[in-house]
Amino acid sequence: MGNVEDTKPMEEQINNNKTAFDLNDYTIIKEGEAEILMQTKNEVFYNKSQVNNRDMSIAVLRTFISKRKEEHEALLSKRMQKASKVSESHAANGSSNGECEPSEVIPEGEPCSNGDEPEKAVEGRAPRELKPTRVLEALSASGLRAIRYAREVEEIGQVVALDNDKASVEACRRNIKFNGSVAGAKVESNLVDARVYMLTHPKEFDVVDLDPYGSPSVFLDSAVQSIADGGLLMCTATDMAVLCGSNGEVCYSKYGSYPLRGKYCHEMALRIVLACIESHANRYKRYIVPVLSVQMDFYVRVFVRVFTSAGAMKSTPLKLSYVYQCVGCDSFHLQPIGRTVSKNTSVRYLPGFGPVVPQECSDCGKKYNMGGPIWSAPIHDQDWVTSILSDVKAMKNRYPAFNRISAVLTTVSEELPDVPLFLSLHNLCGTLKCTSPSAVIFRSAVINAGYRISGTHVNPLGLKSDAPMDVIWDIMRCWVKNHPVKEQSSDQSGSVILAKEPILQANFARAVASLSKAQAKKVARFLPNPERHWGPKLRAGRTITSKHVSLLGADAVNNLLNNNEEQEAEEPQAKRIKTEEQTPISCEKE
Ligand SMILES: C[S@@+](CC[C@H](N)C(=O)[O-])C[C@H]1O[C@@H](n2cnc3c(N)ncnc32)[C@H](O)[C@@H]1O
Ligand SMILES: [Zn+2]
Repeated sequence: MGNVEDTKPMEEQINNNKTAFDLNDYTIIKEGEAEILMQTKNEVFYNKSQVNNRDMSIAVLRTFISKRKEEHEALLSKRMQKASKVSESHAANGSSNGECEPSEVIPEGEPCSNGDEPEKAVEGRAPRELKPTRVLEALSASGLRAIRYAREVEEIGQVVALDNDKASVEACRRNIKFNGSVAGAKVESNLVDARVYMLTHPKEFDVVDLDPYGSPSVFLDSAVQSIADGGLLMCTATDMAVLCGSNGEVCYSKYGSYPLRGKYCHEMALRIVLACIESHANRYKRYIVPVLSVQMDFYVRVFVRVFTSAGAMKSTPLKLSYVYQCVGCDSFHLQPIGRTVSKNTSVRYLPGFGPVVPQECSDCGKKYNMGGPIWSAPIHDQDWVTSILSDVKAMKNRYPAFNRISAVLTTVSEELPDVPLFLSLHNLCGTLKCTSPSAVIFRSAVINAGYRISGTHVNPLGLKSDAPMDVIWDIMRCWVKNHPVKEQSSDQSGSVILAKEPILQANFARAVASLSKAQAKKVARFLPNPERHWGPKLRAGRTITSKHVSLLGADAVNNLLNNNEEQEAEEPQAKRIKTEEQTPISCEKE
């Protein structure tokens, strides 16, 4: 934290700007290149631990800007080539059929922007210059994030910061002035309901950032309409207890999906948010392409591009699935919502075949819970992840949270892209009541059986694999043969599983690929929290009551209530919540 004494030039600047406020009433908080004034009364929301979120967003923004440029150049050169071919063949009337490639970014006003009735492209039309990126920070509070974007991401044109809270907008305007000429020229702050603003500014922003208290659900419908074609939606959800199944029905009412309380619940949370954004986008003939989806600290943050195409939208049911999870052994199976049948050049879109599971679990005989629908297509674009990670490494000093975000990106870069959710070795062993093989031994057995396996950024103990559940249980049966367990009652899921003979004979010999590249090179993949009370905060000015359980989760609230006195002594207005590393909300089975 800065202090008033060492900011003389800034003080002068404020005086020059004739801004009437007394610096003694404020603490100066520095993050990245932004400095914000926090009133000692702390009426405006600020959470230090969201530095990871802001750093990650800056990294993605930088990559978005460079990819947007590349795509625009590629589009121009494609058009030039087409135009020169046309002139070469003297085919003056050989105009384009106006079809858009799904991955093409169509600059504002270009053909196909509505995706419904592609306009005819006009050959030889002067290419439009790519306008500087415009960002909407829809829920800006102090303006810290908006100011960081403007000051740190060189090629940003404008950042519009919104808030419906007067004190926040006043703070934001004060902070814009306090941050000098670049912030002053680029950041604009408005007192408005973000939903109204986004609805009245359709397809105007290249980037829309949603960073709400708790759930983003009420902002999604307007946000997907405010994004330009090919633009980026960056969206946080901190209501992890809801998304992870503490109140499944609340999750359903907010997001339209049922969560399951498995070890993979944090990844499921990401996939529920993605499915929800896709559903809002579809209402406007739009669809999403996720570029990065992370669960960090106490929230999820997704980065998705939004495109318009009525045709591409037909594929949405192929990207969504229900999840069946056994109540006894935690085996899980995905039920895709849709499928396609191709005949010659035509493709038919049909409902998925189901059910993919019998009434009783084929491993242990218990019933299934059904959750979802979730986004079951890839949640990251690995090409983007590689670019983001290498940009971050190249600008290490410009990211206060470098260690954390590079660790997360490294782990993300090694995830199997096409395997939704993950297994927990601890859970498997818990079901069988056996000792656990090391992750290397287990991974080796899966690889030796001919399947792929990787870690997940969501949980240091999680394992993603394309091996079917019966193969996984066969591997565990073979393990138990060499590491016997005590006899258990015959109706236990573990006993039922172990009563069957394995079909596959597992080979536990160490496989070369049993360690990921980062593991082999001892590159950090998971880091502990940097300090105590690294967690979510409530709405500015609120005190904590048991009503917040649904927002923060029972554990987090209990922790907070237990630590309240101690915290009050340390920081009178700070309402931070202690969380466990990587597993802030308990997602144990009922
Ligand atoms: C979690 S804070 C944002 C934090 C900020 N993005 C940051 O990085 O520090 C959420 C903000 O959204 C504002 N807000 C809530 N509902 C809103 C609405 N409908 N329109 C505009 N702002 C809203 C709140 O006043 C609050 O300042
Ligand atoms: Zn089962």
